[in-house]
Amino acid sequence: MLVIKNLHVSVFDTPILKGVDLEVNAGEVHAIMGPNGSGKSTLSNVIAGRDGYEVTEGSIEYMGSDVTELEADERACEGIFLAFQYPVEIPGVSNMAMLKAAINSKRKYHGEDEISAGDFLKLIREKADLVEMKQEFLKRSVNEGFSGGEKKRNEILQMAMLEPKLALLDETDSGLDIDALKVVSKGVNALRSPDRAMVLVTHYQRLLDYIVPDHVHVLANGRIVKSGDKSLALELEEKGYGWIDGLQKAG
Ligand SMILES: Nc1ncnc2c1ncn2[C@@H]1O[C@H](COP(=O)(O)OP(=O)(O)OP(=O)(O)O)[C@@H](O)[C@H]1O
Repeated sequence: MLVIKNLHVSVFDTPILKGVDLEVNAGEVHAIMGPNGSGKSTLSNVIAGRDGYEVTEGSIEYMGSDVTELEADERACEGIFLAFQYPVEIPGVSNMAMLKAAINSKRKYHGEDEISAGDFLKLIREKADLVEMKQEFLKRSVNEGFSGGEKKRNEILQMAMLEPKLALLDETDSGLDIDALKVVSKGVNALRSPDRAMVLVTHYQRLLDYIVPDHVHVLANGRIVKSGDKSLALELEEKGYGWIDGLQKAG
């Protein structure tokens, strides 16, 4: 589903990613770990096509086509979903209105009719239940006055509504208490499917107790320096990053 080859990315002419290779197949969950500032968020942002990142070398292939030149909204319509590390507030726009607009713009892109009011309500009720979100939150402005945990739940709701093929979740565990972490994990796990892949950026092994990844990668100094299965995350929790070849130099 996603094939990244020798990806080099700069921000304001500063090289951040320096030759990332990553292959993610449908049905898989990959966790990206690594020290602060190693380029994890940059990688998810650049896959989603966010502005401000310059691909200087290499390619990002998604569903068999190179998407390096596609705009972020086109990538979203093609099924790439990015949950932000710090979800934004959108005063004056209700959660429901935003989700309906997002679903309809995706449908329009694929030449489909708008979703009916009845179908939309049915869908949003079902998905809100999945993340244990109260109906009143759906009517409130997007993320306005939401607690950190509620914002994160809201992101999972957005993902559930948009049914992406490739979901990029950036530090989904930041600011979550244990109960919210479980709810979010439950939502994410419920969305695991043979035709959907997920890339999870996280610092914490704790999240991976609930969302068990198929593959774990360590990103350091702009490259993937080690890959393994879920046991790699446990090893990192125990030993930190210093023992990995190539990281001693990084300090
Ligand atoms: N828009 C930007 N402007 C300037 N520098 C940036 C920008 N985005 C990223 N960087 C730099 O790129 C490097 C990698 O940042 P990135 O956020 O991808 O790392 P990260 O691994 O996600 O870090 P953390 O674990 O701390 O969240 C950092 O040194 C950061 O300062």
